[in-house]
Amino acid sequence: MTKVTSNRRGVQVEDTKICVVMVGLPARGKSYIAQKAQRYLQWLSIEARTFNVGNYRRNDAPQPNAEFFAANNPDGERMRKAAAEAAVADMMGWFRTGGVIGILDATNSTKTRRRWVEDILTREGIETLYVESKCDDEDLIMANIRDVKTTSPDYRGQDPEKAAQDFRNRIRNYEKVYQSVDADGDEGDLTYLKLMDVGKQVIINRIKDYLQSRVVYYLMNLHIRPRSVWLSRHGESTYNLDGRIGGDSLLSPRGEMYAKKLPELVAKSVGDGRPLTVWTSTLRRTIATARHLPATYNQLQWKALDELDSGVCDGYTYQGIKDKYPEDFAARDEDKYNYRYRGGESYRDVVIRLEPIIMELERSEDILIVTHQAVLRCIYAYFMKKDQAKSPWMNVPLHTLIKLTPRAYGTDEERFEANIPAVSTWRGKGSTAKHEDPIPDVLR
Ligand SMILES: Nc1ncnc2c1ncn2[C@@H]1O[C@H](COP(=O)(O)OP(=O)(O)OP(=O)(O)O)[C@@H](O)[C@H]1O
Repeated sequence: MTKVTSNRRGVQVEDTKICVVMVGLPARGKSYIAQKAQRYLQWLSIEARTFNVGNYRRNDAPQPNAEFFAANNPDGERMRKAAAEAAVADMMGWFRTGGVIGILDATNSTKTRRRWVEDILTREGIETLYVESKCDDEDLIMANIRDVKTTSPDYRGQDPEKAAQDFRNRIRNYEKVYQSVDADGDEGDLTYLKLMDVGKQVIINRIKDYLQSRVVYYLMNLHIRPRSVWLSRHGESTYNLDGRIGGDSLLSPRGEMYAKKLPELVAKSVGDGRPLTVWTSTLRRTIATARHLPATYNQLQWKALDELDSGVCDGYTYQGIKDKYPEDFAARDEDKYNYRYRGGESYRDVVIRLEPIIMELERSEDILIVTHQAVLRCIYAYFMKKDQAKSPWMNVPLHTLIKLTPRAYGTDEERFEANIPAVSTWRGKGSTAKHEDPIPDVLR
């Protein structure tokens, strides 16, 4: 049974520790899945870390050719086993220091290897969740190889076509010994998720608890079709002009100009005229900002996209908050991510309520989100891997469209400025300025 305890921030956490053991032939997206899961969990403040056996193997064999991976190559076999042992030893050490979800990123392609890992984990009371990625689409595999493998450190400085061919041969060597998780045979007792053809078909077996089911649900929603996510704050509002936070104000005249210009800015950024789905919050300033977008764009309002609730401080300026609630003002500057406004929310709270938004974003294709400063910071932090100490201080200028394009191991960013002046709503630590400027270069 899972025990529920409180961590040092008073947040209720399960006492469960899980090792996600990746399974699959090379170029099946294991590292992609591992780094997505790690980011998602870290964003939710769950201690998660990936241990990539290939990185350990590179210490002894930095640029091996396909022969190194042949089953009948004893030197290769010995070095690969040593790399797996070193990765597992480091992971166990990390679990002992408070790690919650460790991800073992390796092929783990035989039953013997999986039982070896399982025995070590079971001895230390750590649950095992196998995640197998199966895919026989030769075109997709070759695309994956060209996308990420030819630029891997294994092939640094080598001809990309030769590298691709060698990697294909490496896969052939693994294919000779590869055993898929044996659902109907002697692996039927394992806890696993099998993702077939990038989630077209999914098999789930013996999921035990809430944390496992969250990881499984997240992984089931991933896809790799090309797409982008556009983020924009609402146009400048009358509250922005006054330097007041919260509220449900309408747009200033310059905010209205931004709303009118947004369709052109979006069209320029999207390029090929494909339709987007637009998500706004339920507050008037985001709905007004999105109202001139083409009628062919589906629009949806999400309560979860409403601005961080500033509780008793709603409608105040920063100077007003400092005058009335000086201790709160100082406490927020001290730890902006965790500080919760009296009767309101913290950034941490906002992240929790944004989880369904992230889940839906992962399932979706092209989406434009028109939302608020704090909410945008949280969504941006998820895609761009920004840490919690920094993301609440990030500068997100008004009247700017941000385009994020997820790639295999990261996210590309482009910014499109409307060139319509607006006040700055960015505030530095300790400041009560109504409109602070200049903003430090690092935040621009
Ligand atoms: N479920 C999936 N099935 C097939 N390909 C996927 C899947 N998920 C992601 N990909 C694609 O896989 C590529 C990344 O491959 P990745 O490096 O993750 O493979 P790997 O299985 O970790 O290989 P290796 O065993 O060599 O480390 C990306 O191009 C990504 O789009």
